[in-house]
Amino acid sequence: MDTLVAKTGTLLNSAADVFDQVVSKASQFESTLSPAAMSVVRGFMGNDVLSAGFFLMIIGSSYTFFKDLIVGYYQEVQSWFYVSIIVQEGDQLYNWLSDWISERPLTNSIRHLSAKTVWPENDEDLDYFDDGEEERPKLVYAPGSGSHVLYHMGYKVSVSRETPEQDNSSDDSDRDRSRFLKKQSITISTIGWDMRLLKMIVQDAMDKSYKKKAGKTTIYSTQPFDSYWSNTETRTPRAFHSVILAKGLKEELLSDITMFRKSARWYQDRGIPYRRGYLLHGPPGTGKTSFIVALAGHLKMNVCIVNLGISGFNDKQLNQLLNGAPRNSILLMEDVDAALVKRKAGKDQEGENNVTLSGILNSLDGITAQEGSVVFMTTNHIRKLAPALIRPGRCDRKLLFDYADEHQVRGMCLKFLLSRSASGQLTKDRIPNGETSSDEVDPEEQARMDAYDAHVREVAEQVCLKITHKDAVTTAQLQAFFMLHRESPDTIVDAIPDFLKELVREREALSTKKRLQRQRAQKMKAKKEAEKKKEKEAEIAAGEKVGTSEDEDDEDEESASEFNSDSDDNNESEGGSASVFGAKKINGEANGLRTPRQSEWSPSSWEA
Ligand SMILES: Nc1ncnc2c1ncn2[C@@H]1O[C@H](COP(=O)(O)OP(=O)(O)OP(=O)(O)O)[C@@H](O)[C@H]1O
Repeated sequence: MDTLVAKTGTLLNSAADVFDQVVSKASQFESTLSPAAMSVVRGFMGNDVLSAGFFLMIIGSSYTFFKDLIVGYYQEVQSWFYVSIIVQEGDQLYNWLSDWISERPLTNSIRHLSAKTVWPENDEDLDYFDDGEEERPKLVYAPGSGSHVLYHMGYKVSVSRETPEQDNSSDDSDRDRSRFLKKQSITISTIGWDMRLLKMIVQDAMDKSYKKKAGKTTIYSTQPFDSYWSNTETRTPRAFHSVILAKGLKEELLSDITMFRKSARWYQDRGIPYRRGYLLHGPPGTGKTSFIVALAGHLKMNVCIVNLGISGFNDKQLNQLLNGAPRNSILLMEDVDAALVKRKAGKDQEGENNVTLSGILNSLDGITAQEGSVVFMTTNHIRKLAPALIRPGRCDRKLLFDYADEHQVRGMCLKFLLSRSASGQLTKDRIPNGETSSDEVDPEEQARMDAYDAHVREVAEQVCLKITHKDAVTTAQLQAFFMLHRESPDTIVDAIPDFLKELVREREALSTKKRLQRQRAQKMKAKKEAEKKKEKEAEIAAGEKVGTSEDEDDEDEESASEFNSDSDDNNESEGGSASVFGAKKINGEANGLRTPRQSEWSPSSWEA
């Protein structure tokens, strides 16, 4: 009440002050006016229309003033009778509370809903597909924007979801930027002065979320212009055995990370920043992302994925993202090369919508929020990466995820054809009638399946003879092939020649496309250079001062490096040998396999 009285007093005092000042200023003003100006003012006062307009203006202003005053008072008075908690987007609590609200029964008073689709949890290894009707998502409704009433433990709780006004700017980047600046918020409030109910709700939302996450992998991602992890997906961990890498590679990486996670003290004692960086490089579809997600599930960690190939991130946002990653997370920066290529292309936007190399380096060096950070970077073009990015300290291990070797061909074949997956579980489509569990299989059926598996193993050996490392087949391509023939192991071996021919055709088409692009780029470059040369000659002829601007220098440098990066691609196989470090040992010598030749590994075969 004291606040109200004080506020009214202040307002009336200031109104009186303003009035006094207006009167004194008016008389001063009158004395300073020339007779001619005074006659204009008098004319204005004598004009009925103008006077009426002036009067209406005063009325309008007074109305607005008193309306604001009353609304202010009303809100002040209202706030005495309820308590509230506000949660902003960007904090994990926002998502927890959103989920909590969407799980409450909706009351009839809620007339504005938001709807979203949610896919049901699939407890099986996602690599195995179910036949039958196409699966549909669940529809989940929640109170939409505005204020709504819900009930919790018999108490009435008001939920208000504030969505910042949309920016209708025609400029995409402005719109996105405004999204970045304005965050959504949820306010929960209840009548009374006791905060306990609201705190219980918040606690309940958090507990429920942790319960849901238990034993699952949470994947955090973000949207351009967001500097926080705005999307969360909780899913059954991908089985570690379902990712098939070159012999020993998976185990080696696992033991490296496990060792790192136990070595906090060791790092501390030696004054080394407690973080570990990995670079996984190689052709697309060799299992880089799948491995990281499966590893996170295996280690009971979360994954935070940021794709640097998408424009809309600047250095500041990247820094905030990496430092704001939830605890116990693997940070995954995908397509690090793409960010740097974009930087070259959009030089004038550098630092606004794109991350810069120095921005990435600073972000990596500055990850201080989490002790024991595990950072993975993936790329299809290691040679395009700046040495500073992949030096030890930022990137401690560089591992090549190469085309499938014998171990992987066999593994992928068995994974899709055996009646038992590597975990020993019967795959659904091999279980008689698709209903019985492995415990209930009768001995006759068991014997039939054992015979079937023995046959599949023989087929896998024949497949290994026909698809070799030099065929440059990725594990993703193998997955597609084996999935197609999973019901008919007998036809697989005969289908291999056509499969390989098709891959060669695809590769040739891609490399032709790439060659044409390169030729076009070279022609453009030659044309530009010829134009520049002509201009310079004209300047010299005109006797003008000839100088190369800083910008031009930069441009030359950029186009040269762009050109180099193309030629780098062609040499990537050699680069692989320099950078593979432990992985090459695993992929090559240790396996008894030879290191891939340049032509086998040539990125021109996979680059689009
Ligand atoms: N080594 C592998 N073991 C099992 N599955 C794999 C493997 N490699 C690829 N796959 C399958 O192929 C698909 C694509 O794999 P993934 O996205 O992990 O490849 P990637 O190397 O990360 O590709 P990119 O470089 O394009 O990001 C997934 O469905 C995955 O299950």
